[in-house]
Amino acid sequence: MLTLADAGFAKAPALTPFSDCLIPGELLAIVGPNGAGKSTLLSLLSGYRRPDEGSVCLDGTPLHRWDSAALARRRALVAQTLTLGFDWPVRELVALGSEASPADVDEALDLLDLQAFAERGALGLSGGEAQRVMIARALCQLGLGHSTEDSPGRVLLLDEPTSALDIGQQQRLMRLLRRLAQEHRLAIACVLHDLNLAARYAHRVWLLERGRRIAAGAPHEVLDGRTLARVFEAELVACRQADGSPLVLLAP
Ligand SMILES: Nc1ncnc2c1ncn2[C@@H]1O[C@H](COP(=O)(O)OP(=O)(O)OP(=O)(O)O)[C@@H](O)[C@H]1O
Repeated sequence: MLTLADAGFAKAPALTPFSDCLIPGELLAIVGPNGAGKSTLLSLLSGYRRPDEGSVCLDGTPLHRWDSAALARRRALVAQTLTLGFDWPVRELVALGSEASPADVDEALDLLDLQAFAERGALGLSGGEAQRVMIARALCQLGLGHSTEDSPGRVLLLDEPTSALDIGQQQRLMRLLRRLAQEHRLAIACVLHDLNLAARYAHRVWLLERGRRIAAGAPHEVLDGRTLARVFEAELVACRQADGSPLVLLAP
């Protein structure tokens, strides 16, 4: 379990300390306006930045005390900026830096609908294809193919993973993340700009504003039309879908 205890940053980019945890089996959406601190929060949750207040612990051990190879098997980050680097074949790029077998790579390629691109050079991919490659790589890093009921919980952090995806791919990815969370006891935290994706697929939502987490809870509790209109400085039409989940639309 990944736990924040009064964790935050006093120095820029600042994040007001708070306490909570990422729960195995849960898909958490992190939402908020541009500059609210969502990527900053992911840098805290991933251990790429060490909090200057409080602590962030995985199974009770602060992230900075973990051996980096051991930590890489337990948590993976898909960053907002795609770092494909050289023109690696997709298959090699997906396996890069992990102990994945060819079967593991095939499974990750299947999950992300990438088999047709397996032998292609990564630099020729479209934006959406490249985004899916980076997600497949993170799944290989976590070795999901080898997880058993006794495997320790793993953490997957994604920064705007749907930003380059068409709506069909968005739906497949969000359904996949929910399924992987439940089947592998994976704790997933996902920064999303699309509030309706958060409403539809997340178990829980954190709302950030100006470096502070201002709300946390189930989508119908957090994605309240009035709050969102104020925080995003947008005119919205907020309603409910048949299943009770919020639907947020822009006013004309
Ligand atoms: N190294 C830095 N020094 C000072 N301020 C920074 C630094 N890095 C980021 N910031 C600022 O901190 C704030 C939070 O940045 P962050 O990238 O976390 O926002 P975000 O919520 O992910 O935004 P977006 O939705 O635009 O991706 C922004 O105002 C950003 O300009």
